[in-house]
Amino acid sequence: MWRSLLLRGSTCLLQVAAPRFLHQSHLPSLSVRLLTQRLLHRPPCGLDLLGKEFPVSPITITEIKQYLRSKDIPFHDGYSCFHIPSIFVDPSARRDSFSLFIDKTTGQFLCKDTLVEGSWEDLQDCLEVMQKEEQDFLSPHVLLGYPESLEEQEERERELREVQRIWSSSVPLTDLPEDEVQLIKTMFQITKVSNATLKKFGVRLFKPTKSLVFPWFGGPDSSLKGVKLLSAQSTDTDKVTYNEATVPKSNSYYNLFGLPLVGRMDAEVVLTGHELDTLAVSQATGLPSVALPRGVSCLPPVLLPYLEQFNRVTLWLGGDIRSWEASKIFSRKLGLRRCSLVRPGEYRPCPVEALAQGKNFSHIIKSSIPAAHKSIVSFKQLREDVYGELVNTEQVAGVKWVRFQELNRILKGHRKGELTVFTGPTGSGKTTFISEVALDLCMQGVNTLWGSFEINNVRLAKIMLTQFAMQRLEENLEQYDFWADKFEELPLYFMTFHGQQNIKTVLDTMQHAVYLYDINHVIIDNLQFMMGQENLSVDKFAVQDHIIGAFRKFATNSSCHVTLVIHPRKEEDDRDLQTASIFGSAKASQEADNVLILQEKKLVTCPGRRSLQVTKNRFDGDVGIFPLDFIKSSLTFAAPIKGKHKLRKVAAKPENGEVEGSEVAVKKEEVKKEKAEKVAKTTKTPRTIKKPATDNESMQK
Ligand SMILES: Nc1ncnc2c1ncn2[C@@H]1O[C@H](COP(=O)(O)OP(=O)(O)OP(=O)(O)O)[C@@H](O)[C@H]1O
Repeated sequence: MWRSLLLRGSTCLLQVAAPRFLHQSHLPSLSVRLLTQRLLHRPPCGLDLLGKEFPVSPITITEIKQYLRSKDIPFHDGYSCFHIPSIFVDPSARRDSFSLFIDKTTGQFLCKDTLVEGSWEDLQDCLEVMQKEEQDFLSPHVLLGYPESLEEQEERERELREVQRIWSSSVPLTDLPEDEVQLIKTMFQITKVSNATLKKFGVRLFKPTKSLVFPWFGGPDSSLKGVKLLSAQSTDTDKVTYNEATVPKSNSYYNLFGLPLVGRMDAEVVLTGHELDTLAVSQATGLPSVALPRGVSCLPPVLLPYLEQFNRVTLWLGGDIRSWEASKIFSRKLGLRRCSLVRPGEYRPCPVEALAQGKNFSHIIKSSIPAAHKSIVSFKQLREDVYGELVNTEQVAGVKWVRFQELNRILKGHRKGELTVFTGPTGSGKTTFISEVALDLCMQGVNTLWGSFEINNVRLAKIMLTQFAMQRLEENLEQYDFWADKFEELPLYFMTFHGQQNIKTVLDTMQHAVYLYDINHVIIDNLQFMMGQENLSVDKFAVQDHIIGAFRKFATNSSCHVTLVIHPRKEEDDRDLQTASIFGSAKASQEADNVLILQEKKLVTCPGRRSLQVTKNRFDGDVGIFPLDFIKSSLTFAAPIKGKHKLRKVAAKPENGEVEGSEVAVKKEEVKKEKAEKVAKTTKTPRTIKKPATDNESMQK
């Protein structure tokens, strides 16, 4: 089998925006593609094709080591990467003898001297060519870059001009009159951050929007690659909320803010989730500190080589549970043994707040907890975790849905590391419903990966875009670009599988996506597409149990929520589905943390009406059921509009014991209300009467 042309593993993933396999810190991007090799031996090939025909086989540490040894290449075994001498620099001119980094998980490489990068296969190609032609090094110019489309080129140039424009029209804070500086500091609640610190990090003010400007300097020439603009708004509670914007856009913004100030010999760093936190840490401790470009939402692996030099990394990502969870996840990527984590708490807020409150930074950093945990712990080690959960119950309950208040009421939120099993009768709207449920979370920053094996990604994305825009875009094509641009910003990825798949391939791809994109939620639609390739001489339900078990393990080990769509085992038209309708055995139902069933009652009066039933909720035990109306134009679900449908239901025959006494009372009340409304209309006093929600309003939910 010929090797993949693209980054291995990425072959099965597709992002909403065109995926970039290249490091963004150097524009224009270089990709290593050996022209000769590619043209002579390999047909051009698309992402989908690779994804389908060549299952992912992730590279292992042993394979990388064996290969390097077989080529007599010396290497250092680093934390997240192997370090080898750069093959793109003349050995006599090498500044650093081991400046090429190979990611241990993906095999992706980066030469810090030339900023050339590419996949593990690219590197192997380069080494083969060097050996064959008996060369000491290769010139980066023998490599071929991905050709940019005219549009991409224009976009890149436009962004560069924008970066320059913002930077040159902003002023160093220290050039402003002191009273103005104080005003700005008060606005951003950074009065304790000194002018010297702001100057050291090159922070400026963009006057037109009163935004702080954080520069991104990178590359061998330390040139300006981008900017982040931060604006502040104070709220009623005297708290300040920040809004940020980056150029280039956030999914191409790979700045470790503070990196240019790190010395080559520095062995310790404090990693923060925000530029202001890095200012605070640097000022209070004098330690090197860098901030992640997108806060706690992700740690892109392309940044790992820049953190390899540190023997000790203290992760102080913020003051809430989300930061704490992120620090545990990121420390796995960074190598547990060098990481220690600042646990958020009353005495340990985020660094900028700690500075404002005059906290003792060296004490906080010294008391950070080693990330490498032991298999056996005592309550002494757990007590702070337990306390943290007790005082932050809302955060512990997870991310709340904006569109599904009833789900919040029953499930309390969407939590990492859980397994949700979702079922419903064939064609009842499972995909449509779960798509909106996942979209809601994704819109709140939950990094989401879709594995849709039944319907293709274009159709799925169309459903999601319609739900996102809450309207039929076919009838408003002029709005397509507006919504598509916004949609593209979502942290949303799709696996390119279609049809029957091997469970191992799917799990490998999921693992890879968690590493690359810090995925928090994977949706698998549906499990039946993994059953086909398993040994069917074994009992079918045993296979199903095995697959559910594998996803369970993945969810726990990767701290990633998995939603698994399963077709019911048996369907009887006249009866609601139950947990037992899904599973092969009781063991499997134990694996799920949540079990959701989309119940379909065929009501003549409300044909699209469904009910969502939660039959299991491991987090706090609450179960329940609530009705949902389907809004066809936007493919969304909403709580039924009170009055309208319920009134109709009174007229309709009651379903098997469905009408409870209390509902009848509500209905009577509603009939009264409607009568009152009619009276009000005739007497022209509409303001005193509450108008019933219109369809449009209900769509806004
Ligand atoms: N509540 C509803 N009322 C009427 N039509 C619906 C409803 N929900 C979804 N639909 C429509 O029904 C069709 C099938 O929906 P969907 O694919 O989501 O069902 P499914 O349960 O996932 O199907 P399958 O069992 O084949 O996996 C779609 O055209 C969708 O727009």
